[in-house]
Amino acid sequence: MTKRLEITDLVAGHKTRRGVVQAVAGVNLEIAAGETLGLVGESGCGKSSLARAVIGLNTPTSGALSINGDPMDMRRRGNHARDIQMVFQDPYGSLNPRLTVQQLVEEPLTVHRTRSKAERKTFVKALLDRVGIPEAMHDRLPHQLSGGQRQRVGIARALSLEPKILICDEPVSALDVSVQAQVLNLLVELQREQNLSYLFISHDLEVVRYVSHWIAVMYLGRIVEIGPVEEIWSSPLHPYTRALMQTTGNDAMGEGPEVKLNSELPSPLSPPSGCRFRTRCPLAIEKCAQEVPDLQENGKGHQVACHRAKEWSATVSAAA
Ligand SMILES: Nc1ncnc2c1ncn2[C@@H]1O[C@H](COP(=O)(O)OP(=O)(O)OP(=O)(O)O)[C@@H](O)[C@H]1O
Repeated sequence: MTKRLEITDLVAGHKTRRGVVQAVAGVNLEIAAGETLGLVGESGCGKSSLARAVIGLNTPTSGALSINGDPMDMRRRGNHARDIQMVFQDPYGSLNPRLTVQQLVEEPLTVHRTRSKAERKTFVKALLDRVGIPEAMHDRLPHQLSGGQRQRVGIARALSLEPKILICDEPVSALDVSVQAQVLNLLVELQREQNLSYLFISHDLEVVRYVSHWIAVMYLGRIVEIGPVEEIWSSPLHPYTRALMQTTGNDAMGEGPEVKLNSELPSPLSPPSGCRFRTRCPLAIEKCAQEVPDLQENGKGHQVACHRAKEWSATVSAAA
């Protein structure tokens, strides 16, 4: 079946004085229509760099993107520029402080010359109403709104061009815990109503589990494990995924190696040879330094890139 979004061999970096940081080192991902792929990993593992390359804020070094099977021009973006939009972590920093709520949501429509002026006003009103911003607030400036309201405006702005895909980069982590669930529920409802696909980035595994159909685990620019959400939750196979889950107190995962993250993430300027996780992995063997492990299918769409995963995968799956 054709996927809504396909990311193929994506490489993206940042030029620094010390060299090029290869933050995304050959990533393949796909997302179906109406589904969410949750992307997790420690700070600095490349999640935002991947998001920015997909949305076009950074030009990737190489790789391909396609939407509904139609390849996208990575530089000019062409017909698909409107199809992918982004919801940012900090709605205050990402909203122009001098524009009113109405203007903020209308601006992308004006730039893209979409609809007549009267139609734009009606459309924006309905959209703001849908995301829970009452009409009395449409003339307010961002600083006159609460964090949750600002994020609702950010979501309305992202949806104003009727995209097919939303990239949500830590969309609730700047919000109070009490408001987080409301914004997450809004995103889930909007997805159902509009058959949207989400790439949902968060360091919070519980949040990712709540909204996602699939989870991908990223480590130092590479995807090390991917699968259906409950499959990953109950049978995480990569030692890095197990380490992340141990920190959240996931007691659903099956028996398997205990891995603790005691050391720092290595610099992406000089990543370890072979498996990039090997310098922090208590299970590493010689092969891990010599050969890059490919993602291997483990059944039910669950894939893992670890030379040793097969040794304990039966135990983990049986116990789960
Ligand atoms: N603009 C930049 N210039 C130079 N290096 C950068 C830039 N942005 C990110 N990096 C580096 O790229 C690597 C990946 O960072 P990135 O922000 O993509 O990770 P992340 O997983 O999203 O982390 P976080 O959750 O902290 O944002 C890190 O080593 C980071 O220092």
